[in-house]
Amino acid sequence: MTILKVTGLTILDERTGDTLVKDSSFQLKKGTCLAIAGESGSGKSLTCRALMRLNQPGLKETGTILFKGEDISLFTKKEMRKKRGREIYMIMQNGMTAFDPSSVIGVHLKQAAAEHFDWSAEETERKLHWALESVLLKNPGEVMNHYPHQLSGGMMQRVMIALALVLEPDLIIADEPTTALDAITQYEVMNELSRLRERIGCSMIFVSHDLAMVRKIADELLVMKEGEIVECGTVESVFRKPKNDYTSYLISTRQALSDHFTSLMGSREQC
Ligand SMILES: Nc1ncnc2c1ncn2[C@@H]1O[C@H](COP(=O)(O)OP(=O)(O)OP(=O)(O)O)[C@@H](O)[C@H]1O
Repeated sequence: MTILKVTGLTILDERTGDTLVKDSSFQLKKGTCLAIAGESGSGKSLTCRALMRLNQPGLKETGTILFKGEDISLFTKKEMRKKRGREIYMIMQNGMTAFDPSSVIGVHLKQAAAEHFDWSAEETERKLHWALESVLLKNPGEVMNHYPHQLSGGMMQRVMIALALVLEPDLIIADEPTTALDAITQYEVMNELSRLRERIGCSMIFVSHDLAMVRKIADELLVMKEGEIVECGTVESVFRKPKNDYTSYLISTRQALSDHFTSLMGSREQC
């Protein structure tokens, strides 16, 4: 079953007339993970934000986005707000920007739960504690009493993953969720994302520059360059036989980094 079908998505900057995303078509099967890779400015985030209907008004979008068979442009603002979080959930590069800095984490998490469920205060508290512990955040009560800036980047990403465990969305869009983290924390957060997929069986769009991570988590890979999709296929087929020169370049630069790492560390890190 197809959970998401994007046809001819084009995003224009109305002010300058520039085409930022051009005639983009792709789909996502239920329960699978599609990675979107590509250089900075290639249109990955604009594409993700279009799926949430979160692009700024100055950007004109054409094309169709069907989510669970329904055209998202036909939802009212209220309907779309209800879908965000509960059905389509976004994990951003920097978890800090997702939260209002003036409220403690617990307030955000409880508000998000209350938006979608009629749970009692005790039930909400119990579920949030369970979810925070599940992503290896010790002392959930303490975490909930912290302000966003008091938590590290890795902890904030875990909080975002914990909330997804509670909301159980159908589709998670993870837009470079580990870019702002150090290598060890990146690895840990990736593990939590993989576990999240296994637990709630959600579909995922995973945006990353890191092809090693893409290979670890994704089933299909789509490569964007200058607003256009230049390659699309299963991760294994794209790695084995990239059709586009730009994809070959991305894979070879990743391989060069990996070889350099191997020569320095003496270990075998495979891209
Ligand atoms: N609100 C906006 N108004 C005008 N142009 C925009 C807007 N947001 C993004 N752009 C431009 O659209 C292009 C694609 O941006 P986008 O953020 O989607 O890139 P990206 O592939 O996600 O890059 P990165 O990997 O650096 O996050 C860029 O040239 C960017 O400057």
